[in-house]
Amino acid sequence: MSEPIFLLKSTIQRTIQNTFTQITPLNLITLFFVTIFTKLVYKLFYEIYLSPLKHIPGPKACAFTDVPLRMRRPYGHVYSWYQELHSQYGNVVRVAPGFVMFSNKEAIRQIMIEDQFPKNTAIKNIQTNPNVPTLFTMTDPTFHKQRRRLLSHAFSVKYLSNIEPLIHSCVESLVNKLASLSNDNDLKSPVVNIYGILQSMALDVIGETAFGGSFNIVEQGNHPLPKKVSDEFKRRVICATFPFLRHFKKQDPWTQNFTNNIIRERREMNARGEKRMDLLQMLLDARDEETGEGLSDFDIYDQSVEFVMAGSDTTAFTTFMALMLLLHHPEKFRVLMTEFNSLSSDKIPRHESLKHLTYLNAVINETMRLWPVATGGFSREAPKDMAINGTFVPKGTQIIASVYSIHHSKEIWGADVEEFVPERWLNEKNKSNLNRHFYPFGGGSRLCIAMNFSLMEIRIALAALMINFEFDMVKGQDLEIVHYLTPSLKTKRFDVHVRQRNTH
Ligand code: HEM
Repeated sequence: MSEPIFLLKSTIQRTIQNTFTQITPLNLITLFFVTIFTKLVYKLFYEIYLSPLKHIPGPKACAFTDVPLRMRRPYGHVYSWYQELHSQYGNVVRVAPGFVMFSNKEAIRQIMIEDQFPKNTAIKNIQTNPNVPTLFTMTDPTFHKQRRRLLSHAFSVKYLSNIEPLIHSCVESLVNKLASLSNDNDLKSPVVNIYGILQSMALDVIGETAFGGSFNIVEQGNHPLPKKVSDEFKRRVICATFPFLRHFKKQDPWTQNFTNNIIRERREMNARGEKRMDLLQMLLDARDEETGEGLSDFDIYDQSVEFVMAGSDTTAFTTFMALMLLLHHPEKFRVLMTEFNSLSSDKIPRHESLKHLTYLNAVINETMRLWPVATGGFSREAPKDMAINGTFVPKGTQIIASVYSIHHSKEIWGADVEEFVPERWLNEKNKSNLNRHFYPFGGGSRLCIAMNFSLMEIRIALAALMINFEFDMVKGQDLEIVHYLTPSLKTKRFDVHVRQRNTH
C-alpha cells in the first residue's frame, strides 16, 4: 500500500478507536471532517461508477457536481448552455448528478403528454413560502387537479368575453401613447423603446384583469412594478439555485403591501355589494365544487403575484418577438397587412374578427416555435423507476424536457427550421403533425391555464400595432436574451422609429 493511503487509513482507524475510547473535542472535529470526506468520496465514486445514470453522456464534471449548472442559472444563460450540450452530446444529456435532459420527440411526448410527469419537487424553492405552492408550482397531482378546477372558470372561454374589454382598454392606451409620441412635432423621427412599452402594456393588462384596474404604466411611463417584478424573478432564481440564501434575500415588502392593499380594497367594495368581473373577483369567489372551500388570503395574494409574473414577460416577449420577426421579413409583414385589410376600420380590432385569421395565427405560432417562453425547458421529476423512451431513470431523477430543442429539430420542422416561415402552418394536413411536437404553452394537465387569454391579448396587440403604425428598427442594437423564469431582453430595451399610418 502506498504511503499516503496507509497514513490516511491508519489516521481513520486511530480516530475511530480514539473517538470510541475517549471523546475529546479534537476527536469529534476530526471525525466530522472524516465523515464528510468519506461521504464526498463515496458520492463521487457512486456517481461515476455505480449510478444508473452513469452511461448517459454529458460533461465529465456534471456527472458528480451540479456546480456548472448552478453557476449559469443566476446569469440567465442556462438555456443556451442546454442547447450547446444537446448539440455536443445528443438527445439525452446528464447535466448534473441525478439530473437528465431530453430533447427527442418521443421522450418529450412521454414526459409531457403520455405519462404527465409531476413537476420537479425542487420548484418549491421558487415559491414565496416554500410550504405553500401555487398552481404553477404544485407538484402533487391530486392537489394540482383540485386547484386547477378552482381556477379554471377564470380562464374559461365564456368568462374571457368579460375580460376582452379590459384588454382592449390597455391596447387602446398603448395605441394612444404611440400616436402621441409619433405626433410629437419636436421630434422628426420619434424613437420608442417598443420592448419596454409592450412590457408595460402586458403589466397594465394584468393590472386591469387581476388587480382591479390598470397600473397605467403605458400612460404614465413609470411605475415601480416592472422593476419589482424583474428583481423578484432574479431573486427567486437565485434562491432556487442557492436555497440557503432564502434566509438573507427576502421578498421586497413593497409587492406584498401593494397587492394586499388591492385585495383589501376589493373586499371592502364587495362588502358594499359591488363587484368587478375580473380574475381577482374570481379568486375571491372561487369555491371548490366538491369541498365548497375557498382560497386563503395568502393563496389569493400569492396567486395574484403569480399572475403578474407568469403573465407579463410572457405575452410581452411573444408580441415583441412577433413584431421583430415581421420587421426582419418585410414580405411576411405585407402578407399579414393584406389579411388585416379584410377587417373593419376599428382602431383596435375585436377579437372575434381576429381569432380565425389564418396568417395572423401562423405568425404567432411560428414566433412561439422559434422563441417558446419556456426556453429553459419543462422541469419535471421521474415518478418511479422507469424508462423514458428506452433510457432508464430511477425514481426522483430530475428531468428537463427541452422544448427549445424540439422546436428547433430539423427532423420535425425540416431544413428551414431556423427560418421564420409562417407558411408551414397553413397546410392543414401538415399542421396536425406539427402540432404534435409544438409545446408553446406546455402540455397535458400542466398546459398554461391562460393560453386563450394570452392568445387574445397577443392577437389584439399585434394587430393594433400593425394597423395603426409603421416601424423602422434603429440599427446596431443588441437582442441578447436572458432567461430567468421566463425570457426577456437583457437590456430591457429595443428602439424603433414609429410613424402613424394614414389609412389601413
Ligand atoms: C404568451 C404567453 C404565455 C405563454 C407562452 C405561457 C406559457 C406557459 C407554459 C409553457 C406553461 C407550462 C409550464 C410547465 O409545464 O412547466 C404555463 C403555465 C402556466 N401559465 Fe402561462 N404562458 C403565457 C401567459 C400566461 C398568463 C398571461 C398567465 C396568467 C394570467 C399565465 C399563467 C400560467 C399559470 C398559472 C400556469 C401554471 C398552470 C398549471 O400548472 O396548471 N400564463 N404557461
